[in-house]
Amino acid sequence: MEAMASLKSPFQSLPPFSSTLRTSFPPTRVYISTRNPFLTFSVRAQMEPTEGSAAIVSSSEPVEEVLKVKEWEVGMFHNEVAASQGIRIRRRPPTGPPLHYVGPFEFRLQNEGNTPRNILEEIVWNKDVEVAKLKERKPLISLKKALADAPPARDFIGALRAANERTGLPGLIAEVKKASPSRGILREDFDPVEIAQSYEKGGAACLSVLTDEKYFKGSFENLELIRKAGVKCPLLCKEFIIDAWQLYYARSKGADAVLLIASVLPDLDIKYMVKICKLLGLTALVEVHDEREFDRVLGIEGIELIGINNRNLETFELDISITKKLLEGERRKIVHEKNITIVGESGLFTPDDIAYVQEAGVKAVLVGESIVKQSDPGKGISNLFGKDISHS
Ligand SMILES: O=C(O)c1ccccc1NCC(=O)[C@H](O)[C@H](O)COP(=O)(O)O
Repeated sequence: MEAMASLKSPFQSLPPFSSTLRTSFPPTRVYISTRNPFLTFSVRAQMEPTEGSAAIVSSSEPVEEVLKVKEWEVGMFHNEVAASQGIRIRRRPPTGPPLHYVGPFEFRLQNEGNTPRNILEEIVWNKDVEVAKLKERKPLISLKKALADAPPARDFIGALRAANERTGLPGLIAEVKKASPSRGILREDFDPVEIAQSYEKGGAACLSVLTDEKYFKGSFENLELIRKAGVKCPLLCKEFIIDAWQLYYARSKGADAVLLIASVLPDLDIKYMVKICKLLGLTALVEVHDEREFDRVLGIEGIELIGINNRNLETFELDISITKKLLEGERRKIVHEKNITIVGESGLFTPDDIAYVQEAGVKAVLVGESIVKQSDPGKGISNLFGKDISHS
């Protein structure tokens, strides 16, 4: 408890457990979200009041905010909250399919409730297990030193804007990706540092490094290796973030930005994760795929970078007109007024594709397959943009 309290600064500005909540609900009725460390922390504070916790619970959050937290904690479970926001991706049930025995045979009865419905849900359910194990090995407090030792975070959005101004083209986030569920292995001779250096030489503004091992054959080691090799481009940790602990972990490994996927995370999670990102110096790239997700995200304060993914992560369907459709009318106006940088993501292969999404209003693009597959990924960038965008 005291150890956690010493990590106070990231938590202190987060909404507290109100004193009403503390007195009116016995701990047993509180929904403890292990994905939200501040909630877990608040609950612990309620059970073991100490000086540290007292510092955290005093706050002047508006009543609506406190009520939202209350609703979140006591009224609805994650999947219900998510479904009410149009989120189809469910969180993993605590137990897998139940075991049944018939004579010497053992089998599991699978049904809709205990089996992932699509690849994104499967990835998220696996991530849940993976993160729970990692958190046990490296609790938040043990990341404190690594966080202090991490190289300073670099300005991700600044790098994209500077590239856009320098070239007149969308700033490029070039993806270091060995494989993906939709495309299988993209590159057999995969050397992450060589690819990253080639991208940087070819004019990439930032890099996106896949860290998921099971589905993308990536790793946090790749992220660290690239950073330690002296690559200057800011790095996006391309992960499936479902737990705020992952933000601390990503930063401790040298990430400058992280991905938050709106089809996976309810509004309140996005809101608090964005706050934690700011405290850690991380840029949050919040990804959307349809109008509803876009509207939800546009309504959350403090978001500066939004990615429009042309790929439906549940079906793998690709359609670059999604970017155009989402940036029409009122939404484009809001984006402009709020000075949000939009990133066009996925399925971009040619200079015409780049011109199409630029015309739609993006100031940056995130590209993987079309450049990572080239024998010289840096040259792949020139082919993608139809011209040399390197600094030389
Ligand atoms: O690409 C997949 O198969 C995939 C499956 C499930 C979740 C995410 C997935 N991809 C992430 C991405 O959207 C891309 O890596 C990224 O936008 C680059 O796309 P591309 O240029 O088409 O490689």
